[in-house]
Amino acid sequence: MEGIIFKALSGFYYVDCGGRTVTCRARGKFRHEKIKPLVGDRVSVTVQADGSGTVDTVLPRKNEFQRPAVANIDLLVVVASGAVPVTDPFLIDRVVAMAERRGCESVICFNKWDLEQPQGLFETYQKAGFPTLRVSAENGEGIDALSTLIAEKVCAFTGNSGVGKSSILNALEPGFHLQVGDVSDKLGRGRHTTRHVELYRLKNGAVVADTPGFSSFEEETGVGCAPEEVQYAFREFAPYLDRCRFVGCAHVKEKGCAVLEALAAGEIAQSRHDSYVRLYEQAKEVPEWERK
Ligand SMILES: Nc1nc2c(ncn2[C@@H]2O[C@H](COP(=O)(O)OP(=O)(O)OP(=O)(O)O)[C@@H](O)[C@H]2O)c(=O)[nH]1
Ligand SMILES: [Zn+2]
Repeated sequence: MEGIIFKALSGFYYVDCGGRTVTCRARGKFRHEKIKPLVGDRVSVTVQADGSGTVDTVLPRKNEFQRPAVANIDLLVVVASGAVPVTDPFLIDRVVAMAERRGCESVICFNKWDLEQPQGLFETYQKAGFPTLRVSAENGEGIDALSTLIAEKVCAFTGNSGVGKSSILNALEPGFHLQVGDVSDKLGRGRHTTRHVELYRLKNGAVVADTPGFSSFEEETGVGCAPEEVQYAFREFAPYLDRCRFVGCAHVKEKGCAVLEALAAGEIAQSRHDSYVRLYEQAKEVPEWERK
């Protein structure tokens, strides 16, 4: 049977096989081969007569995140807000860059649209080529559109604390937060103090990760790649990258740089380029052996 690991706890893997949960141990060979099955992994399992199972193989991963440890995310739902707590665009750009490097699509949701309308930033992400939504968990604006975007996908929600992630999940599926709260209470730990990740299936077929690590993404630094790779994490730079005068152009202050020309022409947003420069400088500080 094939399924997805929804939860991993104390050596047990809870595998969702089309709606039925099988509690599994992993085969010893994983330890020998230094493979650690992750939440989100697609696996094949054997079910014994007593209903317990073993994870036999981990199918190839589409992508993999470290903090939190989760695999095969189809869509990163980046929640931002123009109202308190106002989201720093750099945080959006950093987490989106991490997703881009891993082949994971991002959708940007400007929540609390009922309170503040950061129209300029909205247009920045729309123009850069991301699905971008105006959302209010309060009055329901954009919730149906988000529901359609995430249906049948494995999604992770991220955004600074208080931006409204739980509220949006609740608006998507009333009762969701209660469910999450229950689980954390059983563990005796606060929802955001634990590193454990769990997947939940919503009624529209979306599978969402309640990801404490992503919600505190301000702790992280850089995107974990070589400086010259950061440019590829900014999708709207792509048309200009081979038009710079010099090979190996850093697009920071070089003469004849096509990216800087696009910036001056308003084709690339200032805040996006600022984030690029900051991530590029950060990447230079990371020693090669620490890159992922
Ligand atoms: N007016 C308004 N308030 C909102 C909206 N979304 C969330 N809020 C309020 O913002 C506060 C924080 O919302 P949460 O859903 O707890 O935010 P969160 O991102 O899950 O926060 P953490 O759990 O700390 O990561 C709550 O008081 C919500 O009622 C919205 O669209 N409009
Ligand atoms: Zn350049």
